[in-house]
Amino acid sequence: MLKIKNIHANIESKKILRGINLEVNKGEVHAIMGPNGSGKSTLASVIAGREEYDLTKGEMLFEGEDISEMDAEERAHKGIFLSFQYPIEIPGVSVTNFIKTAINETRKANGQEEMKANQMLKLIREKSELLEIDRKFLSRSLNEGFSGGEKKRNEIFQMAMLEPKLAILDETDSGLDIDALRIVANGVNKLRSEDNAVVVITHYQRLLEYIVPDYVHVLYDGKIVKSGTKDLALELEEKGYDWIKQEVSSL
Ligand SMILES: Nc1ncnc2c1ncn2[C@@H]1O[C@H](COP(=O)(O)OP(=O)(O)OP(=O)(O)O)[C@@H](O)[C@H]1O
Repeated sequence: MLKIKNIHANIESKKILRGINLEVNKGEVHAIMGPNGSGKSTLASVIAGREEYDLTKGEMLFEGEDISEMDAEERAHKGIFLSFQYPIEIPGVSVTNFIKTAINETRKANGQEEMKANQMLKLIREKSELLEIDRKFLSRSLNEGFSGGEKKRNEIFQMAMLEPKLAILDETDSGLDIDALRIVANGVNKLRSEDNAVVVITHYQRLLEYIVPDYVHVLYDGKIVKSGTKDLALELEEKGYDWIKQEVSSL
């Protein structure tokens, strides 16, 4: 589904990504971990096509198509979803209206008709129940005065509604209390299928107890320096990152 070959990326001419290779297939869950500032969010943003980042080298294919020149909206329409670490507020636009527009824009871009109102309502009801989201919450202005946990839950709601092919969840665990973490993780698990893939960026093994990854990658200084199974996340939780930094510096 996603094939990244040797990508290098800068922000304001500062080199952040220094040769990333990553292949994500349908049905897989990949976790990306790594110390603060190692480039995890940058990688997510570069895949999603946020324009602040300059891709200076490398190749990025999504379902066999080169996406490196596409803008973020086009990539979203192709089925790439990025949850934001710091979601934006849109006063006056409700959670429901925002998602309705997003769904219909995506359908339009893919040559489909707008979703019928009753079908949309059914979908909203189904997904909000799945994620245990209160009706009142759906009529609130997007992100305005949302608590950290509410913002995260809203993002997962957006993901559930849009049913992307590739979902990139950035620090989905930050700000969630234990119950919300479980609900969000269950929601992600229920949405997992043979046809989609998930990339989760997280600092803690805790989230990976709920969303069990097929692969765990460690990003350090703009490169993936180690990959493994979920056991690697356990090892990191126990030992921290120093041993990895030492391994890298002795190469
Ligand atoms: N807009 C920006 N302007 C300048 N530097 C930036 C910008 N965005 C990111 N950086 C820098 O790029 C580096 C990588 O940041 P990034 O957010 O990708 O790391 P991260 O691994 O996600 O970190 P964390 O775990 O702290 O969220 C950091 O040194 C950061 O300061």
